[in-house]
Amino acid sequence: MGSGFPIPVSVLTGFLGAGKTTLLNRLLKDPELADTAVIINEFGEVAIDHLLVEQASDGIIQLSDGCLCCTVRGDLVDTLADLVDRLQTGRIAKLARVVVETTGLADPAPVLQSIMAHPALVQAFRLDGVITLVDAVNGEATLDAHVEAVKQAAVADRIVLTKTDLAGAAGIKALRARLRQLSPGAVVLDVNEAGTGAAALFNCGLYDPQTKSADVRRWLGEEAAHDQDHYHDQDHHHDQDHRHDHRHDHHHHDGDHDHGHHHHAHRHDTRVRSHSLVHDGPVPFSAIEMFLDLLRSTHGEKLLRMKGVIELAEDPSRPLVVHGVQKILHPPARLPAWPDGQRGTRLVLITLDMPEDYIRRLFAALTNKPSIDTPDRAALEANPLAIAGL
Ligand SMILES: Nc1nc2c(ncn2[C@@H]2O[C@H](COP(=O)(O)OP(=O)(O)OP(=O)(O)O)[C@@H](O)[C@H]2O)c(=O)[nH]1
Repeated sequence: MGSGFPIPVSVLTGFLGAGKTTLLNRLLKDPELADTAVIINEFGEVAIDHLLVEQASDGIIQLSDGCLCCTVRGDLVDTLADLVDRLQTGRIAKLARVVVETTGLADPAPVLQSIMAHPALVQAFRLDGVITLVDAVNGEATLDAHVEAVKQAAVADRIVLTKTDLAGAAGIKALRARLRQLSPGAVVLDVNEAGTGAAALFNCGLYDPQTKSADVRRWLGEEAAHDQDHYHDQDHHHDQDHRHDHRHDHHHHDGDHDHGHHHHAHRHDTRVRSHSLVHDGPVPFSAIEMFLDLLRSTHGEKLLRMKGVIELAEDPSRPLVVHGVQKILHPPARLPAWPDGQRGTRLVLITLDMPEDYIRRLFAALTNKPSIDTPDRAALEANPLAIAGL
């Protein structure tokens, strides 16, 4: 695969009517988005979104109607494979970036997975980031009613508030606070303020040559994740619930749906948590591999997003960057040096209904800090089922 690969792919998502097409139209006029292919999917009988996107060129690829995350999932893969073919045979001169606009109802994780799990595509493309639009007027109600909207926000690298011109300041403030909790690592922007151009929305990846100096803490959302679960080796024997705000009082409920009456108690986002795992000192690759394998195989569908920087025992001066969506792990990348000078293993997991105790015990065991009643790494390697919760 020649130079120019892997090509960054950004996923633009947001609930129905959130303003995806409007933003895309504006972005396509930005010179930074030259040589960008936009893949738009449609839900409904008549494909109209491509008519609304004003730039009529080869860059716009229309998928047949249907939901990208399910019925047309194969088509996304075909479309991306076709782009590579066109590039390699010279039918496209240059392809700097791909933007996939999902339908408003899509759960973005399968879309991301279809790119990241494909053996050939993963060589040609890399996930740059997820941009999620949230309507400032309807956002709260949408998050209450639709778990897809919660997932869209939880996996975001950038959240763009739209229709802030129509919403009150107090409502916007409350929505921002909620989004920050759902997605501690995401940068929240306002579409009606300056600074929502292509430069702010793209190049979210840590291993893009231009952004290698990016702040790792910000990329991991680590500071914000401190507000939630933060497991620093074993220093966390105090009561977990102390560190959570009032919403988490309800998070053990088992209802999948908002039943309307006890509105607050059944918010979908009470089920979404972010966990920050920190270990000082190098970790052997086999331990990290086992941690990620066990997490993904046992609770993959509950693991919405995972990002991390790892200090490997085998090569501590070059951080290993890991990046995953549900069961899919992007091929790990190595950075030439520690971007912020601070070594150590830092992982951030965003989960939906995942048992927190399991994560904490597994991480402690594999970083060789087993707690009482928890096996150590050797025992776990001999018997991965040794930790309850599998
Ligand atoms: N006032 C206001 N209207 C907006 C803003 N952003 C989008 N809209 C309007 O909201 C409506 C829906 O916008 P679209 O861009 O079509 O939304 P979408 O997310 O692509 O919609 P779907 O494709 O149905 O999911 C349009 O009438 C837009 O003009 C905004 O920031 N302010």
